[in-house]
Amino acid sequence: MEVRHATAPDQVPGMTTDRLRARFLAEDLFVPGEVRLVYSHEDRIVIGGAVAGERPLGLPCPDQLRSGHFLERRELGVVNVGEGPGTVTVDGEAYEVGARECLYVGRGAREVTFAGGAFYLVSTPAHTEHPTVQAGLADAEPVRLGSQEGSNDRTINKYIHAKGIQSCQLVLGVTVLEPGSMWNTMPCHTHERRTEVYLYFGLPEDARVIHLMGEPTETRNLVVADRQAVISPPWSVHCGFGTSNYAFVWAMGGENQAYDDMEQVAIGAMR
Ligand SMILES: O=C[C@H](O)[C@@H](O)CC(=O)C(=O)O
Ligand SMILES: [Zn+2]
Repeated sequence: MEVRHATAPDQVPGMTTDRLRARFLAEDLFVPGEVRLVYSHEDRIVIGGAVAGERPLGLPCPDQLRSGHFLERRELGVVNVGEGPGTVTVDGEAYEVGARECLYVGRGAREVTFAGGAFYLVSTPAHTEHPTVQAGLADAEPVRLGSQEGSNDRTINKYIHAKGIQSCQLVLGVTVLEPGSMWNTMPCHTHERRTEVYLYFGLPEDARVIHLMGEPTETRNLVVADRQAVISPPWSVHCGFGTSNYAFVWAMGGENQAYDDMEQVAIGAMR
């Protein structure tokens, strides 16, 4: 498991593109036959990818966690970012998870395995157990936002949140942009209380998302390909525009689960 330290905003000016990418972008989470994990000290979020080959893959317990099994003190959100269904087995119980669908795995589960699909993983520390719950797009209270004229006609599907699947701190959903819509999260925002990670998927191979990050008056961009993730510390904006439409998994961990308490940033206030 790769470990990344937290970043203070005053470190960003002066960073080269390579350093920015090494800190904030996870480029290679999805490698067939492997479970890849990145541990971020930003709210101790672990992100990962699991793409099984012929044989199922087990969720490992990396040494850095110093625990008996991965979910001993953690909870886990799983989203299938592949095109076909896959199976997640939790302590012997098999869940068939379709494309863009979600599985929440509560603290305490001992054995988690992945077969088929392309599973994106997000885990946060957890103080208690919540039941393992599966959800499809129909369960996700879709919120349609934006407009075609604004090139940001999109649907926000909330899976794990205060009024949805219960968790200790994890909040997670999938936003899907309509064809011809390229902008996510505009106007953008920060939320000082939570770290957020975006995993872009469903982007054609020759397309990219130009992701904006940084303090609102000191923005930088990352050029992001399909199935790459961007870690946004609490002080950073997180928004982007694609050269094609796409979908993304957004996931947060931190102080609270109040989805709507973000600080909106007007575009005129950004630099
Ligand atoms: O804090 C909330 C997150 O940034 C996302 O839910 C925003 C998003 O999906 C969008 O506007 O397209
Ligand atoms: Zn956000």
